[in-house]
Amino acid sequence: MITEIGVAAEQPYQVLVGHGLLDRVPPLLTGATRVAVLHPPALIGAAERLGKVITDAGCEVTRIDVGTGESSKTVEIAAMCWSVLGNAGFTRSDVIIGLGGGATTDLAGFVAATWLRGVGLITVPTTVLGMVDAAVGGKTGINTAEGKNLVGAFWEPRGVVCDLDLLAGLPRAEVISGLAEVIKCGFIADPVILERIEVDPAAARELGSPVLREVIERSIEVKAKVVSADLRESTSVGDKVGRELVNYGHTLGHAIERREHYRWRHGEAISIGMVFVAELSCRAGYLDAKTAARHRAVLGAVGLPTSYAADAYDDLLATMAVDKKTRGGTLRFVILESLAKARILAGPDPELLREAYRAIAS
Ligand SMILES: NC(=O)c1ccc[n+]([C@@H]2O[C@H](COP(=O)([O-])OP(=O)(O)OC[C@H]3O[C@@H](n4cnc5c(N)ncnc54)[C@H](O)[C@@H]3O)[C@@H](O)[C@H]2O)c1
Ligand SMILES: O=C(O)C(=O)C[C@@H](O)[C@H](O)[C@H](O)COP(=O)(O)O
Ligand SMILES: [Zn+2]
Repeated sequence: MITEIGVAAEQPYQVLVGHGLLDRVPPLLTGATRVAVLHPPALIGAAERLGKVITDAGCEVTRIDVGTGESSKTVEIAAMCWSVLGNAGFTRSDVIIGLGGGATTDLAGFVAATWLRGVGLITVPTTVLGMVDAAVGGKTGINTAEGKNLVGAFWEPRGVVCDLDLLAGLPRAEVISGLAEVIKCGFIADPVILERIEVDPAAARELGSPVLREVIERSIEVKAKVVSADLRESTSVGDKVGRELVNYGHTLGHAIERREHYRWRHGEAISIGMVFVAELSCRAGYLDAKTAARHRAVLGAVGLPTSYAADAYDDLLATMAVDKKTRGGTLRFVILESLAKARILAGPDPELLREAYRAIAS
């Protein structure tokens, strides 16, 4: 069974979810002569299989090994890709495919957005996190020394192909990391996700389980709806929240990733960021204590971290100042008023922030 979820932003496209979907890639290559497949070394086998499907469809394939994880989201790796594309004669009708986790699809999207000022992009996510979040929605980017995703562009894919067979071999810790973004979707928009995970957290971590497939699809629905309404993250006004909704937990989360030199998994950092912002929502008088506690419980139940070093606060606060939601000197957080009801909290009292941090400090 193939599930199709539509994204209706500037260039409508489909997210496909199912098994054995690599042959759904060639129909998305209309007009292309050359195709570059960017992938991490761990996915060489899948990249070769995809390459053959594309060659059989009549295109010339260039595989580019972009390295592993966050180390690929750098200007040096992007420049290496530009150089390969230039030498291979990539033109405006050619296509770039990101095959891998979120780090790979973020980089591939950025290379597609910048090469010749924009060429076709297809994302083929191979992690839970990539399927539910990174590969969908056209946010592309790389990191700089100053922080996470500080350089990038909005560049929509022609299609997103989530072949569940590609998850085979994904380490357990990566599945758990992806569940952080899944649980995020539960709190911000679809509480059924939380219920499914709370009933059987072990099943949610199990590759191939119906529960995991259901929460993956529900999360994609959430992301698709949010980005369809606000592709360019430009509709938040006052306390009203647009695409920034899916940034829930990321203000502190990204600061933790930077402090850990990007050696932590994204979902692990975002898990702590969500517990922090739930505590902030509560202390600011918006969220009830029970829903804040539910964050710690459900994230902990799947094996995600929920606390962080007590002495790190000042350092994290300095990094949060360059978060993309910050305006001038005013920090802005996506907070919850209740389940599936979010708002922006701008310029919270510094003491409130510190108190919320104390509640997660270990
Ligand atoms: N653009 C967005 O909207 C968006 C959304 C969420 C996250 N992100 C970004 O995504 C990144 C995190 O993505 P991620 O968690 O997928 O991490 P990742 O891309 O670093 O992949 C995690 C690890 O798993 C390996 N891997 C990937 N697929 C595999 C498979 N099928 N089998 C075995 N190993 C495999 C990778 O090589 C890597 O070592 C972060 O950079 C984050 O900022 C972007
Ligand atoms: O798609 C979005 O918008 C998100 O914020 C999704 C996040 O899960 C994702 O980690 C994103 O890369 C963060 O974006 P940033 O703008 O805070 O760098
Ligand atoms: Zn994220």
